Amino acid sequence: MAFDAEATKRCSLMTPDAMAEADRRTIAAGTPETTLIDRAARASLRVLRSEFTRRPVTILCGPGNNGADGLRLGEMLVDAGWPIEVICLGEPPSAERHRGLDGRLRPTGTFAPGPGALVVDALFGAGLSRPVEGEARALIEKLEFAGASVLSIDLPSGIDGATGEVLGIAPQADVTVTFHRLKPGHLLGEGARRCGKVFCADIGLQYREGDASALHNAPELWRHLLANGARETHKYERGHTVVVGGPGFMGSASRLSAYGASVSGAGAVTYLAPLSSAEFAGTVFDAVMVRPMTGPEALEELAEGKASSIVIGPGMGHGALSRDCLHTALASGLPCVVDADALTLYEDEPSKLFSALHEGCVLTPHEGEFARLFKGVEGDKLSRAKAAAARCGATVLLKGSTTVIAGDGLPVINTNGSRSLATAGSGDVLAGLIGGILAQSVAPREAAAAGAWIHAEAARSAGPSLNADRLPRRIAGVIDRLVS
Ligand SMILES: NC(=O)C1=CN([C@@H]2O[C@H](COP(=O)(O)OP(=O)(O)OC[C@H]3O[C@@H](n4cnc5c(N)ncnc54)[C@H](OP(=O)(O)O)[C@@H]3O)[C@@H](O)[C@H]2O)[C@@H](O)CC1
Ligand SMILES: Nc1ncnc2c1ncn2[C@@H]1O[C@H](COP(=O)(O)OP(=O)(O)O)[C@@H](O)[C@H]1O
Ligand SMILES: [K+]
Repeated sequence: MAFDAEATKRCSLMTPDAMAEADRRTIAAGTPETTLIDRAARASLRVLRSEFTRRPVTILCGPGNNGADGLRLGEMLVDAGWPIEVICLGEPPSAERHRGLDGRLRPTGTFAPGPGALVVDALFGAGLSRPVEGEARALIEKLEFAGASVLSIDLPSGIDGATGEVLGIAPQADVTVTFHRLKPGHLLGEGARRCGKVFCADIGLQYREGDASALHNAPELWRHLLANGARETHKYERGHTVVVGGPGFMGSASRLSAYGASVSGAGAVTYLAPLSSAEFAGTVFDAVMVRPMTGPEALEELAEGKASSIVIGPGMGHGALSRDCLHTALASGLPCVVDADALTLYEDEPSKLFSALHEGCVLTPHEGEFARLFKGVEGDKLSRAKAAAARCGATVLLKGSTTVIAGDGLPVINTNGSRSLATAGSGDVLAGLIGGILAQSVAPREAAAAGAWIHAEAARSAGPSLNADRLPRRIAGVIDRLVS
């Protein structure tokens, strides 16, 4: 079961190159470039007026169409009676590009933004092709301590729209106005931090299949996949997740996973408890079934019977039983969430793990686990997640303040996380939640996307006191609201 097709178009993220191509297509189909610039400037004006009160505005314009947007916006602000000045990089723009700006052009050396001023950053956007240096760099440096507000057109100049990385330098914007679709760089790394509040305006470009390079995660993509069974189904038909428990005191992480699975909408959760923790597990769980486990046969029996997904790794430890269980879980062919200790068991020989994985598996590493398992995979977060998924042949969910999911189909970027999620055990809950969604016959990338968003949403309204114990109850609330 896949993402909603119409939502996929709306949630598409486009690289600067794909954007330039869409631009060319639209122009070739009869819309003049000046019309696109006019629409981009008008959209920027709308946002500027909604976000800022009237004040002195300095517009920094680069040599390309990002600068052209800035010049056109300047003309519109003059018409609206705003006090503005315009500073252009390099050669002065041709007269036709700044007809309405007579007497407003200033040399770069005069740029001295004061607190309370608004600076429009129209130096570089999608056409950024190398690190920002020289005069452009000096302008952006002046912004750093000026205390002025910054509105960036398309991207904060210096942010790579494909990756979110800073090429040389980039300003901290308060507001960014972009066009048609967001770019990955608006959501990743420094890009996510530097854009401020992001607005995306329709300027009449056409969307075409194949334009997208990634998706921005949102419930409209996967909401229809949740609680998809008929009302009168049997509990096991709603999905049955098996959580492989951990021994002794370490078992708490796996119990959090079981709680995560138990609020996922799956019909049943079984917790397989090693003997050292079975009695205790039996006393803490009510809705989760507990089965003692002496060896991997217990997992094998469930996998061949009623189980429809497995969660393995949290609190499991690195002993012989863990290895046997991991082998059994992966060999079963059932959808599997592979987390925590299951990711690090084979960190010295990852190929052994990779060769046992299959396309129904979801790996959920944080950055530390990722670095140990996918040695040599470097670059921006989107590229790393994609490379890792290709290397291991499964879906990879790379955690963090922004979470990236790569697997079959377009990768997905999840951005609704908040710092309150950075609490011990929250990742264990996530693993269980995804396992529970997988158990309901949702495909791995889709289940991971749904799990990441729901998990983050559950924490969003919580304060710093949120702990992993209280997360499942909040997750239940989010899911119930989504499917009601
Ligand atoms: N596509 C759309 O949907 C629409 C796009 N629109 C707008 O157009 C923008 C894209 O315009 P664009 O392609 O002209 O690129 P832009 O960002 O102005 O930069 C290119 C110029 O900068 C230069 N340059 C680059 N890096 C540099 C550096 N580090 N240091 C110094 N110079 C550097 C580069 O020089 P070159 O690499 O050629 O030597 C070239 O001259 C887009 O962001 C949006 O605002 C809307 O108007 C309409 C619809
Ligand atoms: N700064 C942050 N902002 C948003 N989400 C975060 C942040 N830091 C961590 N998270 C999320 O919190 C969870 C932590 O998982 P993990 O690192 O596995 O912790 P644990 O092992 O303690 O459960 C992940 O879902 C991750 O995406
Ligand atoms: K810009």
